[in-house]
Amino acid sequence: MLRQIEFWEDRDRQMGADLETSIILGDEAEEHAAMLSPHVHQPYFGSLKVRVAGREQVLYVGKHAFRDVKGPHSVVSWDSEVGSLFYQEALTWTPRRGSAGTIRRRRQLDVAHKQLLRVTDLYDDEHGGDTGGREEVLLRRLEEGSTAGMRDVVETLQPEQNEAMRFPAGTPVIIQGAAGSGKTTIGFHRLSWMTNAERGRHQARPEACMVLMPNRVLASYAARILPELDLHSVNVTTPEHWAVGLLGLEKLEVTDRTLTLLLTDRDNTRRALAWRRAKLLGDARMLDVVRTHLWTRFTAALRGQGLKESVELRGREGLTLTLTDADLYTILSDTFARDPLEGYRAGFRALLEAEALSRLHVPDDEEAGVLKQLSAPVTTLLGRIFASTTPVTETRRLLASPEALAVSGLLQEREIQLLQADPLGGIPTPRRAHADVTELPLMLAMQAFMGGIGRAVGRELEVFDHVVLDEAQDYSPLLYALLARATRPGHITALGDLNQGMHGYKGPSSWEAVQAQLPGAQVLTLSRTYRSTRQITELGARIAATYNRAAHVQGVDRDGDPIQRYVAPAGPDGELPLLARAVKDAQKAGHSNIAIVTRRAIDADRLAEALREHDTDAQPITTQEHRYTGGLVILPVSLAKGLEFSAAIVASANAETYDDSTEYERRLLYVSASRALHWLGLVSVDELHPLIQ
Ligand SMILES: Nc1ncnc2c1ncn2[C@@H]1O[C@H](COP(=O)(O)OP(=O)(O)OP(=O)(O)O)[C@@H](O)[C@H]1O
Repeated sequence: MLRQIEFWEDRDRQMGADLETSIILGDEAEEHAAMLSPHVHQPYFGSLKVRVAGREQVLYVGKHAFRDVKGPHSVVSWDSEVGSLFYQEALTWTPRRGSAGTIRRRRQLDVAHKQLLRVTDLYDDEHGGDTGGREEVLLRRLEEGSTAGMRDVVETLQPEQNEAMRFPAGTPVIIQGAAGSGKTTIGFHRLSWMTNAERGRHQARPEACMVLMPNRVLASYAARILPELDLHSVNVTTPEHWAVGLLGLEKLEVTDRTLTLLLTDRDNTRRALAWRRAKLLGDARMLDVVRTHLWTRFTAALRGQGLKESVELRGREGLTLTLTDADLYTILSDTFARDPLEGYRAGFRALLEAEALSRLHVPDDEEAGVLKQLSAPVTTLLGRIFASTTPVTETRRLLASPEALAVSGLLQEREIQLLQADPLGGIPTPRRAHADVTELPLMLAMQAFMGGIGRAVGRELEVFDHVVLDEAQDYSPLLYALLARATRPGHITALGDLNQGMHGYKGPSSWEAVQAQLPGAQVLTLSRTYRSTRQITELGARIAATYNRAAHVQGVDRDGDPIQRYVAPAGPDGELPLLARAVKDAQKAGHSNIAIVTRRAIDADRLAEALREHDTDAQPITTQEHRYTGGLVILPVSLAKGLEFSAAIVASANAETYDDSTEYERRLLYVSASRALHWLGLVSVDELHPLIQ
């Protein structure tokens, strides 16, 4: 590898026929060298002894493919077809070309700093087949401490994860798995696999991919995995951020007033109403409700409009373009039938221009000139038909009008009434311009038809090559329909756990509802969990069993420290001394990435300040702008979801803070108690929550 890198870096040896070619060749070679360099210290992590056509050979598997043109050495990459043999259980394969092969031995090679440190056989047909080595290697890896970002699992990918990751490209997949089963991790690996040239016409370009995550703290934590997987320039963001960006309203504040109501209002009728209304707003039928509404509006605006313009063309006199409102109606119908990605306004313009050129028999070389002459009057006409409104205003207008909601015939009378209801009236709204998260998909639908939806490339819109959705149980069917529109067919990977849904009012009721929006989508299940020790996993299962019958999942049986409980009668400093002691204990146990998890952001801010008096400096992460960079932090459970730490301490782990009679609160307690890999502390004055005593 070093020899190859030296060769690439030597500009004198990258000579082309002329100076320009030489510079291009030199730059390309330098890029290859830069890609390979990080892998010199650990060129491979596994080997396969295979038998093909009576001949035995050893293949090395690494994170980056390498072929030594001058020698016998080569490394196949983990995400290639051949690389897959390392992770599977199967022992034979039949390639597309060539003869069938058999695996004789799978071997894990721990290499660091160019040194071979350990050899573990995973399978060896000369010594009885399966050795149990895969589990051994996995346990060693899981015992490592957490880091400040999500890590790749290329070396220890498990067979069922490998299968989900490599599910045939071009098929949408929904990966269902319990907390800690590696869904998010596998989603990123699938994205990386998708960018491999072996995927052929399904290959994805990283810069044309997007990952949506529930909040920005988690997005930046997860994005740290990108360079490890050679995924540069993938856009990792949140659905809200993506949506307001598309609407062109970056300053718009996104609220979730349904959640506030569900948590604070004791009136069950109102709660049920808010829930049902939110569900209906995210119903996939709303896509056609919006579409027919716009059809009605545009056709009404078009009545009586027309275009009459004289046009100058070389060698032709007195030319006039005349389009009546009947012509415009036909063009609008064609636009709706074509349903263009860039939206109806741009689509209408394109069809109108094509019609004008064809009616006037404009020669190719004069097309640009004619379109320029027509540009201003066409823009004025478009303004009259389309521009009197914005997606946000138009959405609110639609929701406020029973007549408009009835036009499509898709909604029943009681559903139209439900949309007119205002169960959230009592929940305060911010002073700034705002939109509720439950209305956002509808606004996006309006945007999709009016101005288009997709990936902005300069002033054009393109579809995404591939989109990954984390916490996919929190996306409404309508949002799925819109994402499918914005992405190449078959190129959505959704990762979620219906049992972990915190926001059922905005999510799908079942994966079937999602499959209905993603034609051909397959649901794959990850059955094992990897994150935590047996002690922590068992505690989590006890909480989850109170709201979820499927809570019993199979964890990797990894023994760890007993759970630490810190309880004392209320003193003048409340739980502060207990928290400080828990932090010291976690540090004494050898952990440095430690989180104190609170119920609310305001508790985290208050405790961070007060803990300084107790010689404990925990960095607060209380807004989406904060970033986790390792060390001791204090954060609310809403921002802790998806993150993990070597040690975690649950503050105020009692029934006063996490109301035992509310399922949502028990779900939050579960999230708090399941953030630690190795060490968990539970803190409360007086008494711990009954579920974790
Ligand atoms: N094959 C594996 N080898 C080593 N570690 C793994 C493997 N699979 C998952 N893990 C580890 O398990 C932990 C959980 O993974 P991840 O966060 O992707 O799970 P998840 O299913 O998305 O969890 P959640 O639903 O809680 O967000 C991570 O620390 C990850 O590195």
